[in-house]
Amino acid sequence: MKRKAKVLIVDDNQELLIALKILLSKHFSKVETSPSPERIPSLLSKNNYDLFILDMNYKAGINTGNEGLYWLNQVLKINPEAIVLMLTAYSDLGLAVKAVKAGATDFMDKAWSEARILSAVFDAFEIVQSRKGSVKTSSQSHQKNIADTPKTNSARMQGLYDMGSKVASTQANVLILGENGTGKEVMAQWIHANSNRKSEPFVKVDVSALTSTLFESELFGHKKGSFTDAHQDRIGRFELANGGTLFLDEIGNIPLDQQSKLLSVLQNREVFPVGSEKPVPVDIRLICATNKDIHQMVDEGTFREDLLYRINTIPLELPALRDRKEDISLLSEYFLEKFNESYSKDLTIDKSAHEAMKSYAWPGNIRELEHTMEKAVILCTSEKIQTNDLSLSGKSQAIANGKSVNIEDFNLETNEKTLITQALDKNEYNISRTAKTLGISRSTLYEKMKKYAL
Ligand SMILES: Nc1ncnc2c1ncn2[C@@H]1O[C@H](COP(=O)(O)OP(=O)(O)OP(=O)(O)O)[C@@H](O)[C@H]1O
Repeated sequence: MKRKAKVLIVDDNQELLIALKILLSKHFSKVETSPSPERIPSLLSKNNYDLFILDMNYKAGINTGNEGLYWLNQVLKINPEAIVLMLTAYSDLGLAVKAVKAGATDFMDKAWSEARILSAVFDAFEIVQSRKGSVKTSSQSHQKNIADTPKTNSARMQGLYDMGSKVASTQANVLILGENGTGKEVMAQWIHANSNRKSEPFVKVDVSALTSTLFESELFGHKKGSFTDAHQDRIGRFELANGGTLFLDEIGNIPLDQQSKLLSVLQNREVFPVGSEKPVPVDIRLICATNKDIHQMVDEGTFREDLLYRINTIPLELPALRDRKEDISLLSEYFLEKFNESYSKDLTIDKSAHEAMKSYAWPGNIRELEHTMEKAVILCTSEKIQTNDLSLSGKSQAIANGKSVNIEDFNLETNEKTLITQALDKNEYNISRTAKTLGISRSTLYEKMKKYAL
């Protein structure tokens, strides 16, 4: 189902404009484009847009980004609450940060893959929804009823759902642990949907994606004029989640100085927007998630014990998919139904394909299973999905502990490209997380992505 939102894309590159329109029209009810920013004021006077995507540079040969910042400012002048995503090029990272400080919600690199662009736009759409008071995230939208307990054949999962439903009605902070793609966010949404805060916003923040300069402004908000580019007041995510649930994803990835800032807010239940001395009280239910061994991090001194103590009232540890094999067929049938509907097909899964899925290690967990099923539904030419359609053999066959991969080709460059592609996939094209997974810096990752045209 398409998300109900009106999107305006402004870019002088016609090809990009068309490509973005085609991509976003599949997911949003109304997508309009304009090749010239000069039309922005008149378009805004006639339409209520939910989301804006603005280019940083308009005149050929001029790449200062000033036009982009100028037009961002114009949009925010007309609608200070506008959700604006800026389109940048590889070299424009500094400029992108400037735009976010000036009030843009986020930025997207023109070289990004479709999946990554969509992920950024969906995140921005969540903010639109939360401001409207009803957050429906991308993952919620394809669940029939998020408040229903998901079906499971796994006793371990059933135990977690039982625990989750007891916790939902309380104010207790919850920490969800588990590998990437095990369903931590889905669990957080489910707890919210079963709580008495369900009609208030559910706001998700990927804290690992915030640079140290953006951390406070993004979470606590800022006052106009508090730093050079703060042209407007900005509401932080804590305030946005007021009355509802704040979901802090990747909590294990934030540096110690940010951990201290977070701890102080959680202790005092109030935030100070950057540039303001007036505290803003916040009433939130906090759910945090991480794929890290957070207890080991405490032992190693990289995660504050007092912060863990505060966020960890109820810990829920989600098993890897390979440790809940009972659910592999159930979930694959669920995804089959979903993608049969999306692609107007009526496929079934062959018994041997079910068996192959049960013996595969699923290093990317439920997310990998979901992508595998989508690909199979698209590519399958017969009535039944066979093992071959799943292309499991071509993937790195992680063994049971999920740590070792089979390598047949020892060419360094080929493998580097494959590893980066897989890491990007696993981290849903989140640059900070992918760089951390690979053990390299963000800039090195950008260089390598450029080199391999990823
Ligand atoms: N019980 C479930 N039923 C159907 N789909 C699910 C279920 N759990 C997870 N998924 C799907 O699997 C994908 C990954 O789930 P989710 O984003 O919640 O995982 P995660 O652990 O938060 O991942 P990450 O650590 O990478 O952020 C999503 O597309 C989600 O919709």
